[in-house]
Amino acid sequence: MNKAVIIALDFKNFEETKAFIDQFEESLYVKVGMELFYAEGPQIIKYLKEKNHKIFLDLKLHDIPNTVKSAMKNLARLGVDMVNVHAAGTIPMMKAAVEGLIEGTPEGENRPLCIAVTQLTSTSEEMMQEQILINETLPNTVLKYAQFTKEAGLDGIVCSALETKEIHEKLGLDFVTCTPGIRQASDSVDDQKRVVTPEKARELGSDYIVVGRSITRAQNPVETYQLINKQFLGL
Ligand SMILES: O=C(O)c1cc(=O)[nH]c(=O)n1[C@@H]1O[C@H](COP(=O)(O)O)[C@@H](O)[C@H]1O
Repeated sequence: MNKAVIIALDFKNFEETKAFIDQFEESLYVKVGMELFYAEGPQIIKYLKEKNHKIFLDLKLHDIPNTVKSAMKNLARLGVDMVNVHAAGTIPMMKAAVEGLIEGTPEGENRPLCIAVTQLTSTSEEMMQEQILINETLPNTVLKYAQFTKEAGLDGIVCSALETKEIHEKLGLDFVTCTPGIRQASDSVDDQKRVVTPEKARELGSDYIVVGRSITRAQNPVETYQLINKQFLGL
């Protein structure tokens, strides 16, 4: 498993994204989410691929199995490295997502990794119990959703780094944990509830950390990225 820091490109449009990306000389692992993809569509993926960056296309699909399968078939043609769904869509929907990816991936290419969001890092245990009406602890809910995800044939989950250790213990080190909600101790947590530092995420065994605002809003994004990279990879 290649561990990596994934930079969330939560920008309004192509111009803002290009201005950010142009500051970096190295090849990055970046995440394109709803904001940027809905503004620019597949051309933003094409641009980032041409620049040799790896891409996590984070559209968090959650619909009936037939719709998710067809959507994934189209996303597979974009040649990204990773995509995601919501595990709450249930096992049949997650199986359909993988089927769509397999069908849509051009011959000779690897299908993108497919991971499932368990509980958003902006959700606390209290919110989950009172507003999503799940009468369980948050770690148990993440573990159960992760088991369903594995059963459906996906490659891993999105969770908080706080849950990573147990997930790897119970589901194996090959089962990918991609963990947003990353902040330096001095950063504002914003809308995130389950927050972990890059060093702690490394200790807990996250495979990927997703970092947005801590890098994109930094005075010097390149230096901040390099620092977080060192902290996470233990260099
Ligand atoms: O799937 C995701 O990437 C995701 C899942 C989750 O549970 N929490 C979460 O924050 N994210 C994404 O990770 C990024 C975190 O951004 P920052 O809070 O700015 O670091 C955002 O682009 C979110 O959409």
